[in-house]
Amino acid sequence: METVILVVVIALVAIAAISGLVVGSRRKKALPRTKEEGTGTGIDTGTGTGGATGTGTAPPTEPQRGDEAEPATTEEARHTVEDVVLPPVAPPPPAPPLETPEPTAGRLVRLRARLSRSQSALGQGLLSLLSRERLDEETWEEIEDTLLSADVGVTPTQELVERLRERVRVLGTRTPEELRALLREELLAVIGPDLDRAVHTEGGVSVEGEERPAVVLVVGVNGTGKTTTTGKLARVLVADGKSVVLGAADTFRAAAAEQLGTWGERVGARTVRGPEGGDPASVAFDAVKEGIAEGADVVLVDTAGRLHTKTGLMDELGKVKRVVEKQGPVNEVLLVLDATTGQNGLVQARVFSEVVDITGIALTKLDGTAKGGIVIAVQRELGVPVKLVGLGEGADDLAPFEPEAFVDALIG
Ligand SMILES: Nc1nc2c(ncn2[C@@H]2O[C@H](COP(=O)(O)OP(=O)(O)OP(=O)(O)O)[C@@H](O)[C@H]2O)c(=O)[nH]1
Repeated sequence: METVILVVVIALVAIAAISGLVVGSRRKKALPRTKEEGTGTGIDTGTGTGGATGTGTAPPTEPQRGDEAEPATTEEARHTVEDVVLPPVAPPPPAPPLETPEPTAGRLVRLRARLSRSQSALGQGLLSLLSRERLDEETWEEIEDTLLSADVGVTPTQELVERLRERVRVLGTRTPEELRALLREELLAVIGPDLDRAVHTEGGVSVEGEERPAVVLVVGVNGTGKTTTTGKLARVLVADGKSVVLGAADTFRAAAAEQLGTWGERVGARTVRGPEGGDPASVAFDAVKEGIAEGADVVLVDTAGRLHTKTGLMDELGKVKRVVEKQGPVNEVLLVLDATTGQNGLVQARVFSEVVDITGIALTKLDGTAKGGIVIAVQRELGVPVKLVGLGEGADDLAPFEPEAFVDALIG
């Protein structure tokens, strides 16, 4: 009997334990289910806020400690690829309209007012000194100082003063008109009215016998205005009816390629670029190749602006030229110099001329200096002519250098 009672007790305890476990687990499962009922999909209506009662109208309850987290996504909420409607792809922005650069003839005359700082310091200063009643030794010294401080350079200054002294002596009495004419003639003579100032843009035939464009290398120190001048020169050439390809061989400064690309786009010239830090010689080579393929008239290659003290980098400039020459000669090597840097510009000119044969000078920022005499000094230093002058930051502020217009602007 005792055994029977014991078995019954054990059976009752076991039933009680099992039913307790089942109720507990049901309670736990009930929480998420209640929330799910309240939220529905949570997407379709946007009104079901997840009330605990499941009516969809009760305010949301704060989750309590111990609550189980809701599953992140219910089956119903999941979207399929077919469900997702993609917004229409925006069309690319229209290419900016091509610009028509100003004609190049007479640009220097148009821009002569920009030389006003040089004018008062050099031309007007000399005229007023020469107009003095007595031209004594002291006055001649002042004339010499005026020329030197306008960066004309020592030797050209001495020559100029010598010539002026001689002619004033022969002339005897001088009227202001005579003096002006005399000064104009002598300044012109020292600038060299007969030098070949054309930027050479006549193509030829490549080593494979194909028509090839003229190649112009643009070299110079950082910040002189090299990239800007390359872009402006593209406009000069386009204005003169030439087709142009640009080579962004300044691979050291990513922004330089961007900058050049923008200049090119404005006049419809393609820009060949390379990877940042890539080999400048290979970009230059590709640009010439592209120029040949396109049948372009001119390829302008903008090179990296290197500090001339870094021998290795300067050697690289020599390499750019040699690599380009595999496809034919380089027609022009333009050295860009900043007119405001004076003697420093002359030092740069000397170093660059040792690495590549400079054939022309582009003198920038003449609008920002009282030292117009740098035109004379730099020509003497290199024995090559100034071919272009920069007279402002505007797109068409690069002018072919015309000695007569320049001297007229100087002496007013
Ligand atoms: N006032 C004036 N500013 C100029 C002239 N030419 C260029 N500049 C300005 O000079 C600055 C430097 O020009 P960049 O073309 O970037 O110089 P860069 O030599 O290519 O320099 P890197 O690309 O660093 O080698 C720019 O702000 C130009 O607008 C000019 O004739 N007159």
